[in-house]
Amino acid sequence: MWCSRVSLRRLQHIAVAPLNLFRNATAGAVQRNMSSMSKVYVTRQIPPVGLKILQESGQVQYELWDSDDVPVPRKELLQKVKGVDALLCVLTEKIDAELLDAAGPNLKVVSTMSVGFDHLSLEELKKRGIRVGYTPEVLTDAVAELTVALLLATSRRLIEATHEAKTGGWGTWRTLWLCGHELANSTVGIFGLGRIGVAIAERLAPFKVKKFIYTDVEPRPELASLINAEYVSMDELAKRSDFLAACCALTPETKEICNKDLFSKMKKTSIFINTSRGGVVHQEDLYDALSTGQIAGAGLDVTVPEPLPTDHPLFTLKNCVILPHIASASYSTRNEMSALAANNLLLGLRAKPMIKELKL
Ligand SMILES: O=C(O)[C@H](O)CO
Repeated sequence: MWCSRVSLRRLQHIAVAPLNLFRNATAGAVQRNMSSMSKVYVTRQIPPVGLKILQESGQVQYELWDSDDVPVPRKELLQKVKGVDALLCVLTEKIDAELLDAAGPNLKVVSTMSVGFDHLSLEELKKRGIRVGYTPEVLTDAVAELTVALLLATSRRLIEATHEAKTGGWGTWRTLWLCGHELANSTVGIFGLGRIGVAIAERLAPFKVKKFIYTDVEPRPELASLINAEYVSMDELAKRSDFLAACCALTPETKEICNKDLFSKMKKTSIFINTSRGGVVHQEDLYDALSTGQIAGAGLDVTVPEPLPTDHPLFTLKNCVILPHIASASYSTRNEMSALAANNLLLGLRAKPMIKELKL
């Protein structure tokens, strides 16, 4: 476990060790060794396994934003990145022209502990010849599992049901009370078919789903054949899906693509699920679709902004289940993401191919 108070305290100790050694070193040899090391800034407490990899590499000295509760303030980040050779970040940091300018010409590698990369200005990184590592695949199982959990919680109204049970709403057994929609005999639509979409479909298939359909910029026959999914247009996806899961990356093309136009074509009994990025949804349109009964329910693990303010209208809807961006939050997955981000960074600094590198 890496998130207990005890282990966090230990983590803080481990995390600052290299810099303290650097600052306190009196022996010339140590000074020389440390000064030949690459400088790395880590923008968040990450699971210790990643920090250990950095530490034991003997290749880098790193400084860490020593908190898990708040992201590093932008001003501090712009200061801290000055002169670094590499940056290990998470999805809360915007890596844009301003930040890259602040970092300066030493910056060779940005390694993000995420599969999503919409927080990175890829054009700016490419222009400067900076290599980018990310963490796909290691989180596929965790994200797919959470998506299924969210889908079921939404379609079978689990959150409403526990609330009713706890607060006295549970009267006699009633014939239509808290009825939801079931997966058996349903059509599941996947918007953006990649590894995660396939993994979701594989987990849903045993629930006796009748048909998987998907849309994407183009057909993906190899992936589709794994789940026997049919390629359809966006329109058809909206019209035919009983459950529609957004699994696409957030790009300029997908920004707010799940909007009034899409929701208005969906069935009144359909359930919309988003575990990709909040930005792919037009939230006001979603609110309207949910509050007017245009669609039956929505399960969101991602929103704009994050955190979603507690007085946001979506929180007032019983048919909207909102989670705080936890799709990849299993201990094993977050540890693997941390290790992969650290290894990508070290390989990048050695000018070797990273384990998972974005092609810019
Ligand atoms: O992009 C990612 O990695 C997820 O959204 C968080 O793990």
